Amino acid sequence: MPLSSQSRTVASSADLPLPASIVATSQLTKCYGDFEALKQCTLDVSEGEIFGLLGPNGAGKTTLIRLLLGYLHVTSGSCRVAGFDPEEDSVAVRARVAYLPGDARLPRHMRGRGVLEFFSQMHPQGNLSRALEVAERLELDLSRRVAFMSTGMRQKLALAVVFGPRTPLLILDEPTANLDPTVRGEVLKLVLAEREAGRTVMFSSHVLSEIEQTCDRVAFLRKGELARKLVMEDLFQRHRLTAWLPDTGAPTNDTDDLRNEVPEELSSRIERYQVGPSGPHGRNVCIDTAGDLAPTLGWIASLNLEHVRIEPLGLHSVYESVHLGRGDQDPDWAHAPGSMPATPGVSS
Ligand SMILES: Nc1ncnc2c1ncn2[C@@H]1O[C@H](COP(=O)(O)OP(=O)(O)OP(=O)(O)O)[C@@H](O)[C@H]1O
Repeated sequence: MPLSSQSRTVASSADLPLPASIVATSQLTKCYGDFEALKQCTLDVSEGEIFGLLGPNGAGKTTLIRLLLGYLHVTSGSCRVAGFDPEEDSVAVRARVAYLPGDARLPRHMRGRGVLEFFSQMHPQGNLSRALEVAERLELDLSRRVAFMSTGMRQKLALAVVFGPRTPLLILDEPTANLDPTVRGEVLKLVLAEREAGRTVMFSSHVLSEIEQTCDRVAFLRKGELARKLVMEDLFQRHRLTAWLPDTGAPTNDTDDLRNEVPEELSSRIERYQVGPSGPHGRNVCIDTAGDLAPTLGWIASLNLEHVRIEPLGLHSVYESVHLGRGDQDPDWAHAPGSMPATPGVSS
């Protein structure tokens, strides 16, 4: 179960007023020379949500984050953070944002505690006792000089710096990089606690399970383009069934798309129904479902499948489809296409 579901009841969106956007970009574009690192990116992050940024190396995640903080000059388009233009009102934006860069650099000559004191005084919303609390929770030895800390210890210190100020927005660029699994879990709990306290968190990560466990919504970037937006609640309602269809004695080398054979009342719930070529055990079957599984089970039982396996269609399959360039058609999520699994039980 996702960590987020353990700690929060998700209300029906129809019951709630639409939350205001704390981050909004419109056609945001950044060129380095003649290279377009971010292309016409339009997205919004609502107050109080955890928003994930995903994408392969060089996709433009850090560029987007640095534009939001006013560290980079916008080439075209616009962005607003807490209602402010980051380039024109960079001081106002930075007072409202705590930012963990992917390559956080801390003063090497200082001891851990000194670093926390320094940054608590620097930030208008600095809070030393909170920073010390986070450092203790991450079991960081604050008596050590930064120069003599390991990479993971420096990352913990940077996290304590960032979780100190009570800003409305936290932007974390790969917050769990270089951390061991136990500490990663603690950091995810800290992120979830921020949302519980009403703050908004935007973070990038290459670890899909972390995004699945924490985020409310996700944006996928690929080659500078916003390739897909995804509501995690929708993802958790999607499943993939794989199975064998016993050989009917009619060998085939083709994969058949049998969506037309899905009963009409289930057509909105079955997104894919494919039967692969004949193999030693028969033909392999792949069915992707959306929404509650219960209404589809009777029909699935009627197909006389063998070795049936049903698994949640995780973020990994969506990530792969976007990565392979199949996410362009409908950036506002809907489908999670994947390739036909080679064998039942192996999802793409
Ligand atoms: N200062 C710069 N000058 C020229 N090109 C740059 C500069 N900064 C980034 N780029 C390029 O812009 C693209 C996007 O880089 P960015 O750092 O935003 O990617 P990213 O998604 O954060 O990648 P990663 O996951 O590896 O951190 C890359 O091709 C990168 O080489």
